[in-house]
Amino acid sequence: MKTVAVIVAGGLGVRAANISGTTGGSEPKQFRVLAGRTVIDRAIAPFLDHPRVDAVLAVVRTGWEDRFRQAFAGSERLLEPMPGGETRQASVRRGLEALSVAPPDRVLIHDAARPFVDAQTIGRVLDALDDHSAAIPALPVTDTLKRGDKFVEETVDRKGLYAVQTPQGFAFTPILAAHRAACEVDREFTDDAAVAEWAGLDVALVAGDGRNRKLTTPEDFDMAELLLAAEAAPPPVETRTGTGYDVHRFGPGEAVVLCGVPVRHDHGLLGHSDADVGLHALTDALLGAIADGDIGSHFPPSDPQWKAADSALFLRHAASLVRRRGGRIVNLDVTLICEQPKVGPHRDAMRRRIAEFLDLDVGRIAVKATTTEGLGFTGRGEGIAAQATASVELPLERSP
Ligand SMILES: Nc1ccn([C@@H]2O[C@H](COP(=O)(O)OP(=O)(O)OP(=O)(O)O)[C@@H](O)[C@H]2O)c(=O)n1
Ligand SMILES: C[C@](O)(CO)[C@H](O)COP(=O)(O)O
Repeated sequence: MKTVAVIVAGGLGVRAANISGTTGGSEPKQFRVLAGRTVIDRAIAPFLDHPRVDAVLAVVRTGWEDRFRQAFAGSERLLEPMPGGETRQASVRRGLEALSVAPPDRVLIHDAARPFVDAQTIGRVLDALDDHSAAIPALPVTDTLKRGDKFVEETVDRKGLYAVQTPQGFAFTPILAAHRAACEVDREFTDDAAVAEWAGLDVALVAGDGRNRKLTTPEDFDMAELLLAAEAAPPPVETRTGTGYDVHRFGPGEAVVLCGVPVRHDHGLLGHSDADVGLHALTDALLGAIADGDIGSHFPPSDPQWKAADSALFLRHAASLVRRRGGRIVNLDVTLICEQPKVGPHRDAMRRRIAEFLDLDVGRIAVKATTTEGLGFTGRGEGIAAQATASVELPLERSP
């Protein structure tokens, strides 16, 4: 089943010009640049990329063929452009006649002035062509409709009315025949579905897409710029802070593990896991920032599988929960509170270790230490305490 997309780009863009009554300014609207890409490039790309479209033929305003060729050099599935006609219908007809030399099974006819068409809309039209010889994307009219001139003559019942978009899909042979017949009797229509209806074809309606608007007026261009700018802007985020605190008692041993670094000492630290008090405080700080319980609820001390566990596993898990929410860690800050062992000589190794565990820049990690001047349980050398803070950025719309 061969499908070719015909992109009609032969218009002047008079209504899009800023000065009313002129032609489309220095260049037709389809060659205007929207956020770095021409309108026609945006309109063609989804067809070139679509797995069910075999080739794309552009019908370009006469005299603009070279400009088109330069812009699209190297696209294998793009056919040699055709010059357009005086009206949209004439341009479509020229495209169809060019294809009739080696006729495809189906044709998708799309306005170059609709740069926001997407693969799903193309897919819906193609799906409908499995059962129908014509199918068009359309959206139910949502505004109230009036007929009139200076004054309202009547309110039109909008029930059953649709605003119609492109791409419009057709079995090739009947739409070519319909266009030829319309040309013979000089009938002019505003879209190809109307040509098909006039020729007696049934035209199926499929869901259109609100973004797939035709750029017709200067206001349409302003709206398109705003839409693209909003999409390009980084998503809004909020910064959350969490705190963590942990204590482990000294017991027999010759070393302690602090922030992932083994440090020689005349005692070890008692605990169900490796008793890394620094990483535990950091884990709780991360869980606190995303309001997701604490280290005990994720890794219950009663569960034998965490016996002697490497605490890096707890920290990595908390970081993975941040990432799963689309968040990122801004910075981590931990203070180790003890008289002994001395932390200073190991501080940078600890920062590097935490950075490795989390794939973070070491500049975002602070490790500090303090004594309690001989006061309290840390002052008496009974254990080590750690307190930590974590800042994370979470996407605003996904924050609970
Ligand atoms: N002689 C024409 C007229 C229109 N089109 C194409 O048909 C699509 C829809 O037409 P429209 O938005 O009316 O474009 P213009 O004719 O360029 O606009 P205007 O009427 O404001 O000049 C556009 O991609 C346009 O380039 C065409 O191929 N050949
Ligand atoms: C083909 C079309 O885009 C479907 O909505 C529309 O009919 C083109 O109309 P225009 O008068 O050429 O703007």
